[in-house]
Amino acid sequence: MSGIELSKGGVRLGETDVLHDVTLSLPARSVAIIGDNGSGKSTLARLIAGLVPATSGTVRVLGLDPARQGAELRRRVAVIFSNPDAQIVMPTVRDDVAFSLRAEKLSADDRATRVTAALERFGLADLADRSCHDLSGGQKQLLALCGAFVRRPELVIADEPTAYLDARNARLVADHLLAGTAHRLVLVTHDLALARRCDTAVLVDGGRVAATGQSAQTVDHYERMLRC
Ligand SMILES: Nc1ncnc2c1ncn2[C@@H]1O[C@H](COP(=O)(O)OP(=O)(O)OP(=O)(O)O)[C@@H](O)[C@H]1O
Repeated sequence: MSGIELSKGGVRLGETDVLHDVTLSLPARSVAIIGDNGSGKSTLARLIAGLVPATSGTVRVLGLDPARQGAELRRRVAVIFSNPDAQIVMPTVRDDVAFSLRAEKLSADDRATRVTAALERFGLADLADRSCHDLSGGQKQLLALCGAFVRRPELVIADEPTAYLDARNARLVADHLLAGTAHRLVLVTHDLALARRCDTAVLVDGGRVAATGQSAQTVDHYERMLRC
């Protein structure tokens, strides 16, 4: 399973050069992206997810070129955002998780088995027949994770997935994202304790990579910058 490679990657949105000259080699299983508001973290995550195109340089994710192999990349990657409401599409919890499997060639029985196992894994089995809109914010984010993981993605890209959660739910969501070895993780976060739990961190500053390496050292670097 190859990782994430960017060489002189740049992104221009409208009239703004949002990312400049991003060169990164990220073989680690879990990667935190940290930095100030507006520094370009979400844009970097979206570039890796194939949701925004590179306007310069090259990008390879799981060995794929997002510009030419976007459909294959989207099949192998799941993206989670901070606002789970934006990710709910079906009326009930079970149907919403099943919707994530719509593109998979599965028998009805296999589909139901996958959905039930995922609901159990994310502690949602007792809520399976509830309306999604009756869930709490934490339960909705667990539903978004459940919908992502039921597809068995090779890479999960999560953009501030704990932003609106209380400490208990934030911990639960983080534990799910960091657990296991079956998927890689790219995690945009302002929670520096959470960033330290990743193998590697990338510090973005003004649309450029200011530091990258082991998460502890990179977070220390950022904390020194914050004190200046
Ligand atoms: N569609 C767009 N058109 C023009 N500029 C944009 C667009 N999207 C983002 N930007 C700008 O790009 C810069 C980086 O935005 P981005 O959302 O990547 O930052 P971020 O580090 O994720 O910020 P935050 O921590 O506040 O979420 C910001 O200055 C933002 O205003």
